[in-house]
Order: sequence, then structure tokens, then C-alpha cells
Amino acid sequence: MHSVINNIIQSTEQRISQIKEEEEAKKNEYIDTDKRDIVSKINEKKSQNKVAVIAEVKPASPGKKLRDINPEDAAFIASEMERAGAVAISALTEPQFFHGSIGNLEAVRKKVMLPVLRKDFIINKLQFEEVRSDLILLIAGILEDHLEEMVDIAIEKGFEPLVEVHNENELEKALKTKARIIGINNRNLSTLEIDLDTTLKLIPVIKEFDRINGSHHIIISESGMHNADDIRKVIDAGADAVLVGTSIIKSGEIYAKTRELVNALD
Ligand SMILES: O=C(O)c1ccccc1NCC(=O)[C@H](O)[C@H](O)COP(=O)(O)O
Repeated sequence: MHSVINNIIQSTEQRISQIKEEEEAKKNEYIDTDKRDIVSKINEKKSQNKVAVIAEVKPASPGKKLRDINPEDAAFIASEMERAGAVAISALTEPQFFHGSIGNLEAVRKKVMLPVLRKDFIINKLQFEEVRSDLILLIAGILEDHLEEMVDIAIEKGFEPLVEVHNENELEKALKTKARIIGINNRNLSTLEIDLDTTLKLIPVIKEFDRINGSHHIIISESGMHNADDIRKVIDAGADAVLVGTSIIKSGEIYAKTRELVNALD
């Protein structure tokens, strides 16, 4: 793993020890009956020949600030993304390296009707108690042998797990879990290099698994997409949806850029 990722994990462990007591006390405090289903949103968008875009409220990448985003800004940005036709919003909650916050996620989920993905480094089940979201990211390369257990707990807690993979080994583990949504991250977490061919390489493995097992996974291509050509490349290869952060936030034109990606097949 890249040293940046190791630093993120270390700081996440510190966060967990800080939240422990507080979150234990809060356990079961919220009963959320507001179910927002991303799968039906994706299918609806595909039936319109539009691209299912999960648009990310992303204040920064490690070492690279994109935009100051407080909860009020996060809510506004998300509503522009919704207006432009995104199928879901991804909200970063990791504070130190991505400048995200729980407050941003809460403000987004209050403002929009779309499903909201919590984007963070989830390594401990206590983190499930921190905040309600519709989907939660579980990274196979980080959770390793704990992946299956964390998927089960996420489902039990009412989250839709999005299991992120980057190679065949991680994918094999992901396909053994109950997750119905697989995110193929084009960003290698060991080198931080991006290669869209990662999606093209792994999709056939998922399709073949589904053919043999009579299952159906939703496939999301994540990271490193900047324009309609990038989007078409992964959609033509069989991705059901794309997850885009940097290029939307950096454009400064949240509505127009999201719309451009949603309409990439026109
Ligand atoms: O964004 C990064 O630079 C990054 C570095 C290390 C680990 C994870 C990272 N990103 C998390 C993400 O999954 C992306 O924010 C998401 O896929 C959107 O990617 P992009 O469109 O390239 O911002």
C-alpha cells in the first residue's frame, strides 16, 4: 500500500478511538425509514440511454486541495448535481487527507432525495454508528480478510455496501461476499496511478462470474474520468455507472459538468 494510504489508515484508527465512547452511547439512536435505492436509479437512467453518474462532493485529494466545502456548500453542490441528473451523491467524510466531514454528508442527505454514498476508509464496525448513509464504501484492498464480515455487518445495519476492488485477487474476494455492487477503482492504491483499462480488464471477470452463478452485480467504474470520452470508454465496456469527483469539482461548473457526463452517450 502507498504510504499515503498507510497514513490515512493510521489517522482513521485515531478517529475511531476518539469516537468510540460517544458512538457507543449513540448506538441505535437513529431509526431511519428513508430508503433510497441506487439500483433502481441506475436502471432508470440506463433505460433513458443516459449515464448513471455518482457525483462526488470532494474537497481534496491527499496533498491536493480542490475546493473549500462546508456543509452549506456541500448541500448546494449536491443539489446542483441532482438537478443535472446524477443518480447518487458520494460524500467524503475523511477529514485529514480529503477535508471531508460527517457534517457535509448530513447536509447533503438532508438537501437531496438521491441515495448518498459515504466515502471514507471504513476499517472498524464502530464507524457504521457514526452517521446514516444509503451506501457505504468498503475497500477490499484495505479490509482484506475482514471484508466478508464487514459486508454482512453493513447490510445488517441497513447500508448498501459498495465493495471497491482494483485487481483480480480483490475482485475474487468481493464476489464471495453478499455485496451486489462492485466498484472498480481505476486508481491503484499502492501507486496512486490511474488507468481506466483496470475497468476494462475486470468487467469480463464479473460478467463471467454472473453468467456461471446466475447472479447480477452492478458495476461502477471509479476515479480518473474527466470527459465524455472517458465515460464512454467504461460504459461501452459494460460499466453500469461511473463515480466522478475531481473533474466535476475542479470545473467550477457543477451543474454543467455533471450534465455533460450524464449526457456522454448523446
Ligand atoms: O482521490 C485521490 O487522490 C485518492 C487517493 C488515495 C486514495 C483514494 C483516493 N480517492 C478516493 C476515491 O475513490 C475518489 O475520490 C473517487 O473515486 C473519485 O475519483 P476522481 O474522479 O478521480 O476524483
